[in-house]
Amino acid sequence: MRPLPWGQLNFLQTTDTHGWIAGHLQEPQYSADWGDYISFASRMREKADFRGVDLLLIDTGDRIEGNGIYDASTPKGKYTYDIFREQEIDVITTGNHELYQTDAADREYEQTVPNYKGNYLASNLDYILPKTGEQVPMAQRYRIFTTKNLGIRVLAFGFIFDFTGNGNNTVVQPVGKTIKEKWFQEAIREKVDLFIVAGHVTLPGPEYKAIFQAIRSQNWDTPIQFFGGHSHIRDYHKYDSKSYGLQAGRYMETVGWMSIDGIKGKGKAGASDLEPRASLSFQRRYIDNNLFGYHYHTGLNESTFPTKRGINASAAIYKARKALELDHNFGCAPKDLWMNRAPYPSNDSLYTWLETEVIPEIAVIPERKDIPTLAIINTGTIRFDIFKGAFTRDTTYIISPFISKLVSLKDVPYDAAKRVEALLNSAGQVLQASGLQASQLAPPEQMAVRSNIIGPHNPHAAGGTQTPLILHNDDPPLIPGYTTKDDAGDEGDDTLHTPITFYNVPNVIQSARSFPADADPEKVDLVFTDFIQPWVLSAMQFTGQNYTAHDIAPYGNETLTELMADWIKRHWGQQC
Ligand SMILES: Nc1ccn([C@@H]2O[C@H](COP(=O)(O)O)[C@@H](O)[C@H]2O)c(=O)n1
Repeated sequence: MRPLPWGQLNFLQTTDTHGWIAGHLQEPQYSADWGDYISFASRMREKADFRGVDLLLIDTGDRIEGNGIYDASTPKGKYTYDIFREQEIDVITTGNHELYQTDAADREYEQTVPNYKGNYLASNLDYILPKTGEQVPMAQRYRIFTTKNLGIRVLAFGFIFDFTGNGNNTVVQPVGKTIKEKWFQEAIREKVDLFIVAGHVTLPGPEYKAIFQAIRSQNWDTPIQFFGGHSHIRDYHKYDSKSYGLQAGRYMETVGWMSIDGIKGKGKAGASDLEPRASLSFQRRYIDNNLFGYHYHTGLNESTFPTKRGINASAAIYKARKALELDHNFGCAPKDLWMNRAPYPSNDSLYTWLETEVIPEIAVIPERKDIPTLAIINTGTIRFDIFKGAFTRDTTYIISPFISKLVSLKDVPYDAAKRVEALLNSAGQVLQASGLQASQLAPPEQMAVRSNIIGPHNPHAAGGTQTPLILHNDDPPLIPGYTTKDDAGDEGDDTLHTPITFYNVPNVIQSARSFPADADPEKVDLVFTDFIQPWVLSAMQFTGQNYTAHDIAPYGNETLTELMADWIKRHWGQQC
């Protein structure tokens, strides 16, 4: 373990938690739950007070979709909003997942925004009031506040990236337009000690570059602390010597830690001015979300660590999981199936399993069962690995929380249909001409990781015999986990791990079914998930086939997630 470096102003960040408030039940290294995180934050606040420094909490969105405790209830999130709000968060923003479905955006506006009144920021996001149709800010555009112990004057913004897939009750204004608005131009002229830009935005992306330049154009040396999200990775980015960004991974695996020293604050009310330190310095850590680490970082133990509020939240999580029967076993996975830890195609690839075993059986409707069919799904529709053992109700939402259904273009020329998979996988520029990013079809982790990373102990790696990072012979062996390299080097993880292999996967995979044995068919049904409809139409157009949304017909009534769960019930026994 590596200790956390403290500064004058310190932060804990969560992002892309996607409903994993119960922690990871199958992975001990990420097994702390939201209640434990509440206790951790509270104990760290006590430590900050004792040291006379400040601690702020940040969350940058995508709190929902991706775990049974949110997705399995009706309405979705029946239990999660009340549990989540038990954590005090100083700056909180919206992710794209809060906006895909209109009911989720309604709940965000009606529950999360008031739960975090004053702290919920929406610099470039509006909501359409359902009764009047009036377009109003989702929450306040920014906030100015002074920190409790050192009196540091902070101005915080809350952004979302230039997202276009939102439902029709929200409006995401492009960042480039927002930063020209009067209120933003006035805000960046405020005299503050620090700007915080929190958002569901990747750190090196064009949105944060534009915001950085806008703030710098008015404040040549005020420190700026960015907090990012969306790409599901641990990341730290340098904008200039006084501006850095932190991103705390995904799925409650990581809690981000940031500390800044050398800020020219005013000091506590009544106290003399804060002595500016010699120079400004920024430090970051990525905390593995488990109790062992929480005890280590707080210097407490099993009996002294938990707070009443944390214990109550953990109890509420347990009760909600019971009420939703999330441990109900649908079948036993015979082995681990990996999204990115095994190459595609291979026997251990989750995508190979889907392509060869599952999709040919589930992408069928009785009235078209004998028609030659090409079925395409995007790899991003799968969100997590499947571990050997019980595949529960919870797991169904963990691997794919979306409510996407299958749709089809019927009787399309095979010569055109057979080109779609390759176009979606490799013709990014062709699709970009229609304003579509092919990379959005793949898992978000792949946004940042552009080539395979081969770790040690990997049966698929050439040689497969690299030595793990053992420091001394008598040290316990390290376990596989994050080995982050970022703009500050490779010292960021609070826990040392051996690296995990990451293989890139294609944007889409395809299964063929009911093809004649002797010759190519003349026509086929092209079946795909409704989410990828714009990409498929655009690829078809490129082949010279001008289909439109009117030509698309539903292909069955169940969601892809339900179809996969049915397959598992039929094929995997109950003997784990
Ligand atoms: N109905 C949907 C919605 C999204 N996806 C995939 O998820 C990606 C976005 O994930 P984040 O957690 O980073 O927001 C998106 O790019 C798609 O790949 C999907 O498959 N179906």
